[in-house]
Amino acid sequence: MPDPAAPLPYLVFDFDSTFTQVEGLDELAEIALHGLPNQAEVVGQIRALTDRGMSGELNFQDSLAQRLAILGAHRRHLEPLVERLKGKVSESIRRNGDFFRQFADRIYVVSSGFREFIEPVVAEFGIVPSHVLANTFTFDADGRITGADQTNVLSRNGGKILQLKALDLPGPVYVLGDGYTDYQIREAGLANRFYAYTENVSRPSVVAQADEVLPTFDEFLYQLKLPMTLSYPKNRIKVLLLENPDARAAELFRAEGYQVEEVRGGLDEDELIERIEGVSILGIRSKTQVTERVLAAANRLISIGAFCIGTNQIALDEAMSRGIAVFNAPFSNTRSVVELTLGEIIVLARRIPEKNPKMHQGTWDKSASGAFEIRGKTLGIVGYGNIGSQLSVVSEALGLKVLYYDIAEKLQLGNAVKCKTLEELLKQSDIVTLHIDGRPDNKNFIGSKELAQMKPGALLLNNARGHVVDVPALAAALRSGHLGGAAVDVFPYEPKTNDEPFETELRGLPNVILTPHIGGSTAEAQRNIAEFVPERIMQYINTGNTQQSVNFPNIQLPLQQAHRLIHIHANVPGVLAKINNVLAAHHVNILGQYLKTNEQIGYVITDINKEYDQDVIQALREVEHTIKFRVLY
Ligand SMILES: NC(=O)c1ccc[n+]([C@@H]2O[C@H](COP(=O)([O-])OP(=O)(O)OC[C@H]3O[C@@H](n4cnc5c(N)ncnc54)[C@H](O)[C@@H]3O)[C@@H](O)[C@H]2O)c1
Ligand SMILES: O=C(O)[C@H](O)COP(=O)(O)O
Repeated sequence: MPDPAAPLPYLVFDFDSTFTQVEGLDELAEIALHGLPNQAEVVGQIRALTDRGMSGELNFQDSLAQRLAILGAHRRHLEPLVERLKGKVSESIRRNGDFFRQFADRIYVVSSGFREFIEPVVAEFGIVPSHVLANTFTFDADGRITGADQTNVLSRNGGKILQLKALDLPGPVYVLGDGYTDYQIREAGLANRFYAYTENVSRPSVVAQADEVLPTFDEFLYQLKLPMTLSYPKNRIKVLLLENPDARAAELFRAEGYQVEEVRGGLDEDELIERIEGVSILGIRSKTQVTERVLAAANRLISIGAFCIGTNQIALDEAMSRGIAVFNAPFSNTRSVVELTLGEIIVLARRIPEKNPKMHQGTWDKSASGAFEIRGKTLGIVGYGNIGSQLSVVSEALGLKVLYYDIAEKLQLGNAVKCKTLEELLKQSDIVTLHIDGRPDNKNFIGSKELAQMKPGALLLNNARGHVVDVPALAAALRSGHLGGAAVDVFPYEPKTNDEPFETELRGLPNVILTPHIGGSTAEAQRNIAEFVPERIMQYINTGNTQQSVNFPNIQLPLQQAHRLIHIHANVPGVLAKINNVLAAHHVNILGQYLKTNEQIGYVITDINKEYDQDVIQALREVEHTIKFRVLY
């Protein structure tokens, strides 16, 4: 990284809740009152007084005096306080410790907190005592803290203003802090800019006055093009989560420092086009259609997370050619679908869908007519992928004979018997269950011809995708009595939210189970998915790892002490050579490189030495056929 061309403005940092995540006096009270019955009460009072002082609600001098009066602390509590505060330096400040050490002569800590605990904490960041301007405690003869030295300007109202006047810095001054007193420095004309620092606390009255809001210190460095530890501030990454994935997903993205917006239901194409601008990560489930139009409007999209198995709702090729990596959760809800399917098979075999509502209406209809055991019956599984094959194993344990049909060659599990054609399977099975994927070719995969090939009285289950069954044809087969029953979880059109009514020709038919696409809707599955998908996406963003992406060449390169170039390009001959020519022309040393292509794109990860001329980055962006390029460190 080059040094900034112009000298850095003087940076005036607040300490409590800015440099550190916490307020020093709150922590001191916790330590001093440890084990005493009134600890929680007094700490609570101190916190409330701090907050009122910081937001400008109570004047500073009163807030400080009232806090010190109830503090009950002693000199011996200061050492453990310092140790505690060293562990609570704001994450992004700790991360950019090198910046502080490099520019320590331009940095001042001006705080209404106390020198006794500030000095040793900031010393680790190269900030010398003369650049720490803070209050000092007064003690009695036994070492008890009695108050603040009243001769120090910082103990008074407007203390920071007086202090800045006295400092009389010979150049532009930028103030970074979370409190109203920090803003007042700029209000008094003693600073050129005020940055509200919200990494630890965000006070609306302070944010409202700010020239800029800093969710992290990375953002400040990024805006000023200063050397930073991360290649891009994480707070700039916007996540849009639709269709209510488990709360853990938002929690993980927020913990990473991303901005997360959530919409409970799905959005239609036009609504999504309106919301997608500026979004870096889009999270959806099975309903949201991510079409070519949506992708064309997605100006910052890096990755899409399907918080489910199916990805047929996403224009995968278009996403790929725009350099957008798609991830899903290929087996997080597999078991849930298997369990639902098994339950439905037994329930249909006993004609429970007819008997249950009758009982609720007060009708006792005890009969064995049309009810059968599933033991010894033949189950035909169509689609022997993750769900189909797991269902095969569990079904055999219940005594079912299993046939399966798949267009791909699949490992035959247990005693399952492979059918060469769908017709072969349909003709022999007492129960047919569909577990094929939702590719467009599978539209109306089961229509009147296939239904007619099924045994009279057989059962059909569709827990795969709505469009794979011709629903009017299924309704006709049930009405005519040719089929003995059906269970359907997925529909060609599904309501966008729980408030929208649901329509299907299957409503009201005998021995039919209708469920609102809940095959994967279990607590376990949703939690698994909400951990799996964010993990994949964050790995991709942080390291370029595309393992398990459904539309990108899969690459994983071990991390090393290097800067990492991530280059996505159209798969035409010669792009790798051009990239390497640029690197050679700029004398950049390559530490590792891996390229993988598919029919449309090439994905190359190159690790290079950390020292290089910035022009090389622009030159790489300009390599012909580049789709997306980013640098990671
Ligand atoms: N109801 C739900 O809530 C729910 C939950 C999870 C998954 N699903 C759906 O279940 C289906 C299966 O999921 P999976 O994880 O087992 O997928 P998978 O990709 O592991 O398996 C699908 C299998 O179907 C086969 N296949 C595709 N088209 C075929 C065809 N025309 N004829 C024969 N075989 C064909 C594939 O070769 C593959 O082996 C998917 O459609 C998925 O979207 C639904
Ligand atoms: O593809 C899937 O995993 C299922 O269809 C479940 O989808 P959902 O998350 O929208 O319920």
